[in-house]
Amino acid sequence: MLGLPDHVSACLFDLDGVLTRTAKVHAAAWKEMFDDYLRQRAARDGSPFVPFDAVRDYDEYVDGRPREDGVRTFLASRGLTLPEGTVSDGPDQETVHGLGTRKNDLVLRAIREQGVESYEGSVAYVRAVRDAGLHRAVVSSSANCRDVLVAAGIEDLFEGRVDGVTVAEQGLRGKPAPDSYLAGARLFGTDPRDAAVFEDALAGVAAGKAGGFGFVVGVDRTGQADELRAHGADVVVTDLSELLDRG
Ligand SMILES: O=P(O)(O)OC[C@H]1O[C@@H](O)[C@H](O)[C@@H](O)[C@@H]1O
Repeated sequence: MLGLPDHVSACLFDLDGVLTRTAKVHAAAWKEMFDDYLRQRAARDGSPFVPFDAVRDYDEYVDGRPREDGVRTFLASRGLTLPEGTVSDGPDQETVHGLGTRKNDLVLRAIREQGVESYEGSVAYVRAVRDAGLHRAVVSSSANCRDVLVAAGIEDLFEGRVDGVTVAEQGLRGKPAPDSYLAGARLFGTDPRDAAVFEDALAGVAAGKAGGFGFVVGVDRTGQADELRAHGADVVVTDLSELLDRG
């Protein structure tokens, strides 16, 4: 009835793009921030401006990773490095944290202005998981995870949360490393082999695979089913409600 192997007793859900319609908000904010920065840098260096690709660059270097990892990984793909700076860096600092702050300001503004919507199919699925007596946690790289869950009105559906704040506080490696999902399984004392991971990001699916999780569900919102499979998804759906239909 949940479309999962019978031995699965805990479900670990990514947030942005799986539970809430916020992956697009993040992708747009990354594009605006990186394009501003790359344009400025190109003008300064006299080099051509090559914009951030909101599909390819986002999926490959940014999606699913903690904020500062996204900054570093994308810049590295262009052969660029910046000083780390510190968490308190403002948006004008030319540092990894400063660029992260610029992007986060854009995300917070968009969330404030547009609100947050959940995916109906995901909410129905999480309710079915709850009714079947399985554990449920959110495992997200986002430091805004709690606020987004509250804004979407779905915080109460989950028994636990591992998010960008947890990752920073506990010094966990971000997705695609499996650390945050393993921490999610530990919340319930569940062996990863008995837990399922639900992910839309290539880095997140790779984290589920690397952690030896019993079942990895790839959620394809953007037409990247083949890449999700290649990164380790056991099954790919376009909406979690499809799993309910599978019985
Ligand atoms: O900047 P935040 O809210 O801490 O989020 C970090 C990352 O969280 C992930 O969930 C998103 O897929 C990324 O796009 C985002 O950059």
